[in-house]
Amino acid sequence: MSAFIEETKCLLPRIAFLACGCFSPPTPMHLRMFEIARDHFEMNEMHKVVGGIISPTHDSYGKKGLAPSADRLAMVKLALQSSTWIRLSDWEVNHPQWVRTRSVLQYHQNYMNNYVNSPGDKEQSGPLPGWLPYNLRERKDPIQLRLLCGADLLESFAKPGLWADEDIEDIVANHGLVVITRFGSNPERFIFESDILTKYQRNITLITNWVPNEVSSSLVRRLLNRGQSVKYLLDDLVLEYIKRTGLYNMKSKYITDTVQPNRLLFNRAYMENIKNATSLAQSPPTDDDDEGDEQHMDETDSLLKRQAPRVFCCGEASSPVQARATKLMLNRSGPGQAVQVITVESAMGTDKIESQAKKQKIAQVQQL
Ligand SMILES: Nc1ncnc2c1ncn2[C@@H]1O[C@H](COP(=O)(O)OP(=O)(O)OP(=O)(O)O)[C@@H](O)[C@H]1O
Ligand SMILES: NC(=O)c1ccc[n+]([C@@H]2O[C@H](COP(=O)(O)O)[C@@H](O)[C@H]2O)c1
Repeated sequence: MSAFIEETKCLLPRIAFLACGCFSPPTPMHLRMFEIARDHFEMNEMHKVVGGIISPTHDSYGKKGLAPSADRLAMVKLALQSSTWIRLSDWEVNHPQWVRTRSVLQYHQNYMNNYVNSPGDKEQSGPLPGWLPYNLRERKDPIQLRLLCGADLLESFAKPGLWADEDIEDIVANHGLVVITRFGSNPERFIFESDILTKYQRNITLITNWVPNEVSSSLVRRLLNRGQSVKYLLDDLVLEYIKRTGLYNMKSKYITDTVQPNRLLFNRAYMENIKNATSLAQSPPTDDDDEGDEQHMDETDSLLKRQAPRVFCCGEASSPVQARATKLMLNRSGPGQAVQVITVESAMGTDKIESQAKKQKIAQVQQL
């Protein structure tokens, strides 16, 4: 019986999903969309899902909050480390300019068609792209590439001047749409109100997300920018990447404007110094303090683990001017008696750090 089910599955038409978007940064919901869609098609035994592709948009799309594509690619790669079937395509970002979604779908569809129909590896020139799903050649039937999106993207079809009607028609007629519900959207009504979408309704699959999560990239950016925690809203690796690079103007109680995160060595001795400086300004601890400390420890601990040889070493000067301005301070802080280098800029900035810490403290208290 199970052999029969397996055989039937093998006969189901094959589909793959492509999600376009900014992914600035990628959130767990971007990846959940793929899982929800795959379950829908496979559990209803309608299709065999062969792969998922994430295609971040080009830098020149220019949307507010769009991090450089190199960072977005790196973050998506990190987020995808736990997935066995969703892959990243860098074709769109490496294009000379912004590409319309219709062309993105066409490119990936054509590539898969040619690949499946070519007789063997020798026909392929150069290495295969990383986004190409595995084992496509085990069958010869075509793969339908569908656009996977949240209901808000579907509703953006109505924004004047954003999508050309012929593009929308091409996408729904020749590829098909898989739409995941999202709070605040009414995709059924939206389809009803659009003649094109109603015409091709059979090519649109609406899937209710029964476990909605309204996390979005813009929300995450806002929290980061305010110095608030986004832990558990992002993959830990993605969060660590953002902390290291200082993307999205990330603020932290312990990382001030005078010392940019990407210039820091995450050195325990350094952190101790900053902590001492801020503790000068501290009033009796509040619950909020605990949260701040936890955040701080997350950051240093994980980085310290991964940068073990750097734990008890000196800080680095990022420019000759800074090098001249460095001041050595001996700081006994455990095994190896770390030598902490503090730039004059940051040493002189202690008052500033103190007053910033005070201001933050006041702001926190006012928020209570
Ligand atoms: N929470 C969510 N639920 C359902 N779909 C989502 C969710 N978050 C993002 N998506 C979908 O993921 C795709 C890529 O989204 P994109 O990165 O452009 O949007 P976003 O996370 O909503 O970002 P922003 O907040 O910057 O607009 C889109 O199809 C979007 O609808
Ligand atoms: N005409 C088009 O093909 C068109 C228009 C707007 C957005 N998009 C794409 O939709 C995705 C999501 O964009 P937003 O985050 O602006 O909703 C991006 O990948 C973008 O390139 C395509």
